[in-house]
Amino acid sequence: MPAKLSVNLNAIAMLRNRRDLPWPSVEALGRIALAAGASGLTVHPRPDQRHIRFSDLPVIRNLIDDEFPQAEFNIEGYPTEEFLELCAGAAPEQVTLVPDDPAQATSDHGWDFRKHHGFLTDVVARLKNMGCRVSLFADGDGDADAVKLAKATGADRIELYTGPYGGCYDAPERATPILEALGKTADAALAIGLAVNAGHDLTVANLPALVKRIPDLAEVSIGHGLTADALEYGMAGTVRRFCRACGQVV
Ligand SMILES: CC(=O)[C@@H](O)[C@H](O)COP(=O)(O)O
Ligand SMILES: NCC(=O)COP(=O)(O)O
Repeated sequence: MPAKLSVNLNAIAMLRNRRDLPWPSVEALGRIALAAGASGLTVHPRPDQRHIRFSDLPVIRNLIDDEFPQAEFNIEGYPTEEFLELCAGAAPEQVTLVPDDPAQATSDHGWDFRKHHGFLTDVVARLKNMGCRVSLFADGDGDADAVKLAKATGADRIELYTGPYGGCYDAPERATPILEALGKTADAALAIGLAVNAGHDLTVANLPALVKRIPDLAEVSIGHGLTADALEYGMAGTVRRFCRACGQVV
């Protein structure tokens, strides 16, 4: 089965937060994404709410429940008590635990499964008691022992951190060994019954090789590159709408 696409709304929320105005609306863009065929919506709320606001969560939950009941809500983040309360309130189908620091600009590494094994085991159990599938953000470095430790936490999936792969956009030859390490990590996970997601800096250009190397990839979550594409490919039509609003005949 092809990988499912979960659209990450963080970039839309960040653009909205530039002004005290309600657009671009994460609800409206989420609706467009799901109506166009996305399987779910992802958000990564951070403690300072610089992207997704905590108040966005019930709005997205209701959008899915009311209009797209087949879709999934995926909430990502570092599991503070505040984050776990947000998950309890929004009842996401999937929670992806990410080891990021509040000061980090964006996620840039997976969990150290040796160091944080006890902590993760406890948090995974709490989330599974809430009825959520749990995925753990993981480096795609081919470390099969780390993957076994991830499985031992009770998690259902790992999400491969694909930032280094996405960073090869201008030097495709550098992507080959990185892709192979991601593939080896996925093989190790799938062999022990851990499903595999992937995300970070995925694009239309780099996705085909990834899904070819990992044909059983369950889901990709994509925000930054997808939002950039939406702007680039939607810009011409939008400029025409504004020209018409100016009274021009276009
Ligand atoms: C875990 C991950 O890679 C994404 O959630 C990423 O952190 C998106 O968040 P930002 O777009 O806010 O950086
Ligand atoms: N889970 C990863 C994710 O949502 C990726 O976000 P982005 O790097 O595509 O913005």
